[in-house]
Amino acid sequence: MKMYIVYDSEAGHTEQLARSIARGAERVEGAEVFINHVNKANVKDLEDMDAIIWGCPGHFGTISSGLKEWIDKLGYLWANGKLIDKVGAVFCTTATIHGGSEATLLNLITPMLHQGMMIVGLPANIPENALYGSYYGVGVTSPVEDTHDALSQSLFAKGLALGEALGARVAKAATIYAAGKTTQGSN
Ligand SMILES: Cc1cc2nc3c(=O)[nH]c(=O)nc-3n(C[C@H](O)[C@H](O)[C@H](O)COP(=O)(O)O)c2cc1C
Repeated sequence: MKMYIVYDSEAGHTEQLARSIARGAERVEGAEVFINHVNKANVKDLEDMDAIIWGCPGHFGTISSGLKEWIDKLGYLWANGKLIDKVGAVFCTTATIHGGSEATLLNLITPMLHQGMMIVGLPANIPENALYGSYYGVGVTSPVEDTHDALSQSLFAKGLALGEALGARVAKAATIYAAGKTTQGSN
């Protein structure tokens, strides 16, 4: 099972979340995880993947321009149906708790649906998710480093735990789906 994680990040919070997703995915047997900043990620690599997870800082409730510009390069893959049935999931960070994280997650999911991808979220039986998380992916409030605010630090730590849970869940789902495709002989 091959997974590609693509992230946009200026100050490193979204990168930390992306890396937590990679850690979770790598715990699943047989998972091969590729992770890249959007400036280095090549859209041509997506065709070979079983799972694709992308994320960014929330910019006014939607996708950052850096990631959106990259997503807009997926036209050839869309036109040729190359991402149909890939397993997908999304993540983001925002500066404040009600700063538009779920709006950003939904906006990140939309282009995946247009590509024909199968979206995986996070259920409520994951302990951190029941009280803090989201069903749409992982949306995390960035910690306020300069004040060392204990609440925001602990929420960010919970967010990284959710990132690991999302990575593992997507890796398991994609592994099961890939095995089913092999058995049924479809592609
Ligand atoms: C143009 C711009 C718009 C932003 N809009 C919001 C916003 O609407 N709500 C919010 O909570 N944070 C907003 N932020 C803050 C970032 O989402 C937040 O600091 C994020 O965690 C940065 O991620 P990074 O450390 O990976 O760069 C905005 C930042 C920028 C640069």
